[in-house]
Parts: sequence; structure tokens; C-alpha cells
Amino acid sequence: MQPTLHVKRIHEDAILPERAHEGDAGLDLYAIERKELKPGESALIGTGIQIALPEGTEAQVRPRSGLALKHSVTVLNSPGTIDEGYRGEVKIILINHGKEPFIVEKEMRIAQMVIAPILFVNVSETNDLSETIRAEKGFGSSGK
Ligand SMILES: O=c1ccn([C@H]2C[C@H](O)[C@@H](COP(=O)(O)OP(=O)(O)OP(=O)(O)O)O2)c(=O)[nH]1
Ligand SMILES: [Mg+2]
Repeated sequence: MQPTLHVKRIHEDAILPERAHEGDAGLDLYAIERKELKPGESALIGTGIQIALPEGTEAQVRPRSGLALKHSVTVLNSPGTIDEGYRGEVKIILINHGKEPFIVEKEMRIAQMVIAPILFVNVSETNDLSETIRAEKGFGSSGK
């Protein structure tokens, strides 16, 4: 059985997260307010919804590639993290990296939310980590 994402609308004009196509990974998130983003400016935009995620999951707030490509508008803290226990309004930090002002219109789809499973690990200190071939190499060590 498919898990359920419970959504509470806290504004009469709020729109439920929705997939553009069946099978899409992302549920589009809608702005509840109009806001102008000047070049270089960021803003916290409300969606008018609160959610209760399925147990053992998080929601990742990701940018929409169309807004990024056409307007250089993206999610500043991408991917944003919505914790399972969070019951506040889902909000999106958008930033305008473009040279033109960008108007976030009310009911505009401004980001997308992907629900993903979380591995809840115990944190355990040790001086003896398992050995690997990569060991401490990183940050471009394998070449181009
Ligand atoms: O894009 C985002 C990111 C976060 N949140 C909400 C849900 C999340 O559960 C909570 C806290 O987010 P996060 O852990 O990223 O922020 P923090 O700076 O660590 O705040 P806190 O101390 O509240 O955890 O804020 C959003 O609505 N949108
Ligand atoms: Mg946190």
C-alpha cells in the first residue's frame, strides 16, 4: 500500500502539492503570496500548507529546473529539509540569481518536494574505522 502524505491547508487559497505527471518524483509546491525578488534578493515564501510525513521519511525541497533555466531563480538552501516531526508551514527560500527582477505570483509553482526514506543511525565514536581502497583521497583525486 502506498504511504500517505497528510496535508493541512492553513490558507483558503492554498493548493495541495501535486505531481505534474503520474510517476513524477516531485510534488510541486505552490506560492501562497505574491512577492518581487530583485536581482540577488532572496525571500521566504509561504505555501499555505502544513504536512505530516509518513514515518521514517523526510521531504526534500528542490528547485524547479524551468525557473532556474529561464529566470535564474532557485532554492537557496537546496535541498531544503522538512523533518518528519515538523508541523509548521512549509516555506521555500527562493533566490533570484538573475539580472532582472522576478515576480513570484500567487499560486505559482515555485519548487518541488521529494519524499525520501531516512536511515536513523546510532552515532558511535571509534578510533578504528574500516579500511578502504579510497581511504582519505577525495576532492578530485581521481582526475577529470
Ligand atoms: O526549505 C525549508 C527548510 C526547512 N523548513 C522547515 C521544516 C524543517 O523541519 C524546519 C527546520 O529546517 P532545518 O533543519 O533545515 O533548519 P535549521 O536551521 O536546522 O532549524 P532548526 O533548528 O529548527 O532545525 O524548517 C521549511 O519549511 N523549508
Ligand atoms: Mg535543523
